[in-house]
Amino acid sequence: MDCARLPLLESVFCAVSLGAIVLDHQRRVVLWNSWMVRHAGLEQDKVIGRDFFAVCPDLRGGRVDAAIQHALYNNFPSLLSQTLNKAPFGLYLNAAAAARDDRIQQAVEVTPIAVDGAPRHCLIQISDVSIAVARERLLREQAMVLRSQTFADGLTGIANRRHFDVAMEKEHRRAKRGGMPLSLLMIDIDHFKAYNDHYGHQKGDQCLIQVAGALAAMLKRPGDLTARYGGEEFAMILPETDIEQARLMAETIRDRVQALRIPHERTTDDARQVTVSIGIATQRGGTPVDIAALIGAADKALYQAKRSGRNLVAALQP
Ligand SMILES: Nc1nc2c(ncn2[C@@H]2O[C@H](COP(=O)(O)OP(=O)(O)OP(=O)(O)O)[C@@H](O)[C@H]2O)c(=O)[nH]1
Repeated sequence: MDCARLPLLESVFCAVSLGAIVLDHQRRVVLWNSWMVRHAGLEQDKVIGRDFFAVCPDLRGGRVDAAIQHALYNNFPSLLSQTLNKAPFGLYLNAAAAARDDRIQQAVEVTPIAVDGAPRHCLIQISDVSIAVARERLLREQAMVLRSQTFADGLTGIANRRHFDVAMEKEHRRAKRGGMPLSLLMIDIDHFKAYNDHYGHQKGDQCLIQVAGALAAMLKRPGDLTARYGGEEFAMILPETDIEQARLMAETIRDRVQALRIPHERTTDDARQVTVSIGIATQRGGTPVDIAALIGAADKALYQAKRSGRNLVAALQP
C-alpha cells in the first residue's frame, strides 16, 4: 500500500455515515470511526488498543461475539438480522435519546479482513436502520387496523359475515377433530321491516346496535362468536355446546333482548317491544355434517320459530 494513501483511507473511514470498527486477531480495537465516537459517546483515545469486550461488555457471549469469532477464527462473514438483534450496541442519536436508552436501530455486518504479514482482522459495520424499522412498525400497525376493520361490521362493530365464515370453518374443523358437538344459532329481529317503516331507518340502525351489543356481551368462552350475518339477522357460533345447552343460551338471548325494552308499536308481541326469533342447529359430537347443512338447518329452525308465532326458539339436529 502506498503510504500517502493511508491518511486518505483513514479520512474516508471516518467520513462514512455508518459505524465502522476494526478489531485485530486478539479482538483489540484497531480503528473506531467518527460515527462511533458521535453515537457511542466514546472518543477514539478511550477505545483504541483496548479489548473490544472491555469497551462493549454487554456484547460478550451474544450474537455479535459469535460473529466476531466466526470472522476472526473461521474466516466467515455474518450479517446479523435486525429483527433478532434489535439494537445490540449502545448507540444513540443524541444525549436526550441516551438518557431514555432509546437506541438507534441497527443492522450489523461482521467481515473478516486479511492483513499482509499479520493474523486476520475483522471489520464491524453498523448501519442505522431506525427509519426502516419505524416504517415497518407503522405498516404492521396499519395492517392490524385494516385487518380488524375487514373483520368487523361497520354499523354494530361486532364480527361481520366474513369473520363468521372464517370462524365457522375453524370451529367446524376443530369439532370434527375432537368429536365435540357444535351449535349454531340464527337470531332474527321480529317484524323489523315494520320497525323501520314506523320509526325510520336511523332508529332501526340504533336498534341493531343495541341488540348486537346485548348478544356480544353474553359470550364468555374464547371460541364463541357472535356476528352480524346480514341485515337484521345475527349468528352465534357455540363450540362444544350440545342442543340442550344451546337451547338454554337461546332462551337467555330472548330474555336479554326483551330486557332491552326497545318499544315496537307495530309488532305482534303483547308487550309491544322488540323481540327476536332464534333457530338452533346442533351437530352431534362424532357425527359431523357439512357447514352448509348446519347453516341450512339453523335457517329452517328459525323459519319454524317465525311461523309458530315469533319471540320463540326452535331447534334442529341435522
Ligand atoms: N335500519 C336498518 N334496517 C335494515 C338493515 N339491514 C336490513 N334492514 C331491514 O330489515 C328488514 C327485514 O325485513 P324482513 O326480512 O321482511 O323481516 P321482518 O320484517 O323482520 O319480519 P320477520 O323476520 O318475519 O319477523 C328490511 O326492512 C330491511 O330493510 C340495516 O342495516 N339498518
